Amino acid sequence: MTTLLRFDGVACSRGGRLLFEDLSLELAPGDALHVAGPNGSGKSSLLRLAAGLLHPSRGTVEAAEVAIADDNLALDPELPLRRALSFWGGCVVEALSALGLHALDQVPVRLLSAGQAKRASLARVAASGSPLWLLDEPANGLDSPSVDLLGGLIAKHRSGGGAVVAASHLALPGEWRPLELGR
Ligand SMILES: Nc1ncnc2c1ncn2[C@@H]1O[C@H](COP(=O)(O)OP(=O)(O)OP(=O)(O)O)[C@@H](O)[C@H]1O
Repeated sequence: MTTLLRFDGVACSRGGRLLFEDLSLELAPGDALHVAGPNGSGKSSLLRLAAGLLHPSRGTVEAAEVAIADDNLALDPELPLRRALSFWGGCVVEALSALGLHALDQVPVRLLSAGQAKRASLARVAASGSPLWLLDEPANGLDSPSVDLLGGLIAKHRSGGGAVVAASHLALPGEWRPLELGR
């Protein structure tokens, strides 16, 4: 069995403050980890460690190819949505459809509503083909049908051998292994 993410004895410090330490975890294909905890406990930092955007102050992180959806939309605001997503490549049309965005594919990214922009960032991740998805507050701003779309998308990714780490204060659709930071 391939491991898609492994933290071994990881400590994370930011701005001189220790957020967490001795964190070990492993995600295999099909796994999903829901990271919860108070504001500032290090949920987004954990995602950045997994993405290789941040280095642990102790321990080791090993990860498969990742795609991350966080505060940074990473789509050109001036381009129509489909073209903006195409910059990153992958199965753009399928991802637009999976997130109910096909009717908006010619709308400039800057005109999307908050919930539509959240779905666009999820479409970028879905199109990527990366086995490990890192999702920061993926359900924030989504209406109930969009949460259902998110649940279906994640279930399909997991059944296809992918894994997901999501940081969220909200309940997430489907079955997740919980990890509580800040305790
Ligand atoms: N670039 C940075 N430099 C220094 N400290 C930072 C930086 N980014 C974040 N921090 C600090 O790291 C701590 C953890 O931040 P992080 O965003 O990981 O928390 P979080 O659990 O995701 O919070 P929230 O629930 O508010 O989203 C916070 O105290 C924050 O101020």
